[in-house]
Amino acid sequence: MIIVNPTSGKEEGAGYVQLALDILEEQGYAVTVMETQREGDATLFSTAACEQGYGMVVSIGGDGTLHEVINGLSGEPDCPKLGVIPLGTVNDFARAIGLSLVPEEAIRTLASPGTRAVDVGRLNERLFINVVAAGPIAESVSAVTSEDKSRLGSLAYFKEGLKELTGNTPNRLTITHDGQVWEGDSPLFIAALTNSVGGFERLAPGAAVDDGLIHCFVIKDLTILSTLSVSISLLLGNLKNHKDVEYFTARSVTVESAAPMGTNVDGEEGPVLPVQLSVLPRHIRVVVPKEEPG
Ligand SMILES: Nc1ncnc2c1ncn2[C@@H]1O[C@H](COP(=O)(O)OP(=O)(O)OP(=O)(O)O)[C@@H](O)[C@H]1O
Repeated sequence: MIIVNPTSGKEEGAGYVQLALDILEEQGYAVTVMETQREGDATLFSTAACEQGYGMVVSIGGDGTLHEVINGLSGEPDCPKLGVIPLGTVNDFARAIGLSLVPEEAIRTLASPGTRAVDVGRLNERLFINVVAAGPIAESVSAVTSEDKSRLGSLAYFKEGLKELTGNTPNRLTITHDGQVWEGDSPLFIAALTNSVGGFERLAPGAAVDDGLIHCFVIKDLTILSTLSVSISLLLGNLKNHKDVEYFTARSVTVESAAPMGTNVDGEEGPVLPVQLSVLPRHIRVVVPKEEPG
């Protein structure tokens, strides 16, 4: 089953369906194409693919579409494998797993016999594939309009994020990770399953897609000066060592805040705190260029 979100990224998804169809039919697949009309469709479609015994589900779209697709995959051994054609604005998951960001090349990968089993996160009752962020900046990222994303690409996120920095107020968080507690003021908490967040491929260089861990960053200060040095650490790939950053890994995390606080999940608006996070290790098999164990 090909699931395509025609509104993702630069709205080019529908134009790549035929090429994906050709490659899959060459492999002997009988293919159904499902185009999403609204939020939630991709989950309905992938749930149906799982129940009806499809061999592969292909997500054509961005991280938001992928997020919805994985929420329909059961993770059972007979669950379809997952093909990913990155056509969003940021495409963090494709970056993290090393898929080509060139759509034609990613589509050709669908013919590969190789798969890689990847971790999936659980956030309360739903699943996530890449990242959960909490705090005013995470909330403002959810406010980025689809028009801005199509027009400005990743810059759209910076535009909203910078707006938020000017009105930065302390935010008391209590984070319980594998039984330990961190408590303090933090304008931004990031829980990443992979190394790539917001297009920064070196946010968590130590995070592998199958390490069974949630990589947590608590940013303790985001005044203008520290934002600059935090940004430099981010670019250099040593964010976790920055003096204003608390870093730990965990298998289960609870995040609570004193004031009502929103989250962002895989680039889309998420639930209000408190949230509970955990990992489903190697939950889904993703089609990758080379054959790898697992
Ligand atoms: N036909 C549609 N019209 C409008 N929105 C849709 C439609 N189909 C799906 N959606 C919603 O679009 C959201 C965004 O999609 P997606 O993340 O794939 O693209 P993007 O936001 O451009 O990319 P990225 O997440 O990489 O920034 C999804 O969460 C989904 O709920």
